[in-house]
Amino acid sequence: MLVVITNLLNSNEAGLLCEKMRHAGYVDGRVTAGREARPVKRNQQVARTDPALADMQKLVTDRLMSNDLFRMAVRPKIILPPMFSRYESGMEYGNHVDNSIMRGVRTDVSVTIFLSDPDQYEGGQLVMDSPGGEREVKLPAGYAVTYPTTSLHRVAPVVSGERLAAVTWVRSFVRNAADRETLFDLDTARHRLFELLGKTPEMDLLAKTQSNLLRRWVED
Ligand SMILES: O=C(O)CCC(=O)C(=O)O
Ligand SMILES: [Fe+2]
Repeated sequence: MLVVITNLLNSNEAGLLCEKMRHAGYVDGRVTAGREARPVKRNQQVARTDPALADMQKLVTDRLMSNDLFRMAVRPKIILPPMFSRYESGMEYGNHVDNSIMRGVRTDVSVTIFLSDPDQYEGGQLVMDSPGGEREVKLPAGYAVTYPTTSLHRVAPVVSGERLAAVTWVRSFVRNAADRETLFDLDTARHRLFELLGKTPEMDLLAKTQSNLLRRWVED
């Protein structure tokens, strides 16, 4: 399941992060890539030593943690410190899977937060591999997309302009993507039904079922 979160950051916040990235120091993205991803990774990342990095990471993590849709879709237990990446013209990140363990944390869900406006660059789509074919994602500044870390994906070459994005990984309370999707669907249906019907005995049964499924699948 791929979930788009509209306006995770407002335009001021996305603009502020872009501004900070314009003045940041960078390292070659290959330093954080796994062995097989390294040869296909051609981007740059804000250096860990950059004095602005901690505040940038905090803003993104705070907005994720307080976003209801993100919490419902991802069930986050740990959000890893976001990385801020820059793709200039000609840069790309070929097909890869993200590392399954990062900093000792199992990664269940990957997140891209788009920081540049789409009209600032050509190309640079996030392309997800799926049995039904490829799916391209390119979103307005401040929007995010979440997808299972189990999937193959790539960033298409940037043809012109500059693509700025934040990326991070999440350890979820629910390891299995299909189980997360079931809980998300139930949650969504319950919220809509509650608006229509209010609290009824049937709604109570649905709430009980959801809560017990979560208890069955959760890893705390
Ligand atoms: O920038 C993106 O949209 C995703 C980048 C990516 O796949 C990664 O950093 O592992
Ligand atoms: Fe990736």
